[in-house]
Amino acid sequence: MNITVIGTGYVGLVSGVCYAELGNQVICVDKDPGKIDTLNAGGIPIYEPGLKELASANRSAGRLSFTTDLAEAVRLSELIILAVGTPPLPSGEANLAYIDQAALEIADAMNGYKIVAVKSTVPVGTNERIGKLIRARTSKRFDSISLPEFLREGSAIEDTLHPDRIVIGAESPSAAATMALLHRPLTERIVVTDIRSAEMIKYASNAFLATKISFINEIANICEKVGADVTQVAEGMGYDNRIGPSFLKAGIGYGGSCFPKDTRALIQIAGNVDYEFKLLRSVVEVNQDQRFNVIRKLETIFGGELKGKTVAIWGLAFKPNTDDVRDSPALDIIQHLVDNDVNVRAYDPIATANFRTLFGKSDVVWCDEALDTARGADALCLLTEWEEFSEVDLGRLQSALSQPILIDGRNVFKEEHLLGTDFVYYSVGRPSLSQGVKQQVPVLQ
Ligand SMILES: NC(=O)c1ccc[n+]([C@@H]2O[C@H](COP(=O)([O-])OP(=O)(O)OC[C@H]3O[C@@H](n4cnc5c(N)ncnc54)[C@H](O)[C@@H]3O)[C@@H](O)[C@H]2O)c1
Ligand SMILES: O=c1ccn([C@@H]2O[C@H](COP(=O)(O)OP(=O)(O)O[C@H]3O[C@H](CO)[C@@H](O)[C@H](O)[C@H]3O)[C@@H](O)[C@H]2O)c(=O)[nH]1
Repeated sequence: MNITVIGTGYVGLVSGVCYAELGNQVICVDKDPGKIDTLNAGGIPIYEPGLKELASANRSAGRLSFTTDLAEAVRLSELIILAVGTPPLPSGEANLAYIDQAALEIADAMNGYKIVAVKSTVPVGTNERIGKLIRARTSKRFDSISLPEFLREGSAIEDTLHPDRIVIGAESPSAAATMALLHRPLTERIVVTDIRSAEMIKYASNAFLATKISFINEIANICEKVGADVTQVAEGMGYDNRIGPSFLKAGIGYGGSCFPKDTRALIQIAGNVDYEFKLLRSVVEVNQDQRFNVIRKLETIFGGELKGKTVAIWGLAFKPNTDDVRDSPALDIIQHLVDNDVNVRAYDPIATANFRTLFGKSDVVWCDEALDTARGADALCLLTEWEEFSEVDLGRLQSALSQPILIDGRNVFKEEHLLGTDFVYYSVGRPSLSQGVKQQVPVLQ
């Protein structure tokens, strides 16, 4: 099939490359000439494991190309997939300006029947609106498809080539059948719904996963007070098939370009039809507060006064295996430290450049290496569970720090790692780990 994908962010690029991998002829379009130049030079503007190799193989095979010429790409394709951004407006609502613009450009380029599929996460009713926009500008026939995307950054290729399900929202049975055929090599589990339900499935899925995270984070906070271990609690809960083990990792809360944006957008979608989504409001509130547990733990250790201390930060990306820092909890944590005159030394294996751009000018010392970051610091806070952090020699880490204080925001370390060290170790929702590790919170007797 000849496919145009509009937008070369995570979704556009990964899905474009994967459709090409399935043997389709794919043109990826972006209005940003810098991105297209990078892609045409064999580079990849984002960090995503395996993407560069897969893109390069499909380009060499002649199945994948990159251009800024949306009109020409649309003319050559039967299926047009929108994968442009839908960032939040100050109200929390999704900004549909990129979607609208792309829809108008598609309309102006139409030269025959097309399927117009929307992979971007868009509020219920958006596909219908796009349809109206296009119809107002062209008499050429087309069918609208809602094609929500469920990939995760860091495992995007695996998620795309082996999805749990494909959701196709359609009015036209023949367009739905074409889309089912396209995705059949990926999975047998293809759910065909009406368009509005497909749009809602995306928001509901993200909101539910975010709810699981805030739920386990609150359980963790209670575990800290009652002396239970949230990792054991999550394991015990997760074996129940009705609950499942995933998304029960307590930590510093969810970040990234999707959960924070999509939970707020769904609250707005509900609000627009006079429904107050109380549960989701709490999920967002719990998540926003959870990141500050790191600060509260530092304050407990230093008797409330952080001014003048030096704090090392490990991890700036919102999760490992990505250089994406959008809505990363590290942004708020570091901002709070800087605002309180704490000297911050920060390191991330690959996300530092993006973080610096988003964070702006500040006195943070950006480091190139994990152990060096800890040198002379009064405490170390681990904010992203990059594998290299779990492999660090804790003896050398202890020597590098001026005080052996470790706040593990992602529960990376286990009891056996810490035995024989002098670390004052605070994690999330776990009581004292061993005699070698100093007590993090009083355990009720
Ligand atoms: N990032 C994820 O992991 C993920 C996963 C599932 C769904 N989504 C959703 O997919 C959508 C895209 O997310 P993303 O993170 O890939 O976006 P992004 O913001 O990283 O990239 C969007 C790209 O679209 C391009 N663009 C915008 N308007 C254009 C136009 N008219 N013509 C050509 N190019 C145009 C921009 O230049 C940009 O490169 C969002 O709605 C998001 O919520 C994202
Ligand atoms: O048990 C968990 C799982 C995740 N997280 C955090 O949740 C955030 C999001 O993680 P993840 O879902 O793995 O990454 P994303 O790439 O943001 O993917 C989510 O958002 C995408 C965009 O909508 C969807 O396509 C995916 O299905 C959905 O998982 C990160 O900050 C994680 O640290 C936790 O704190 N605990």
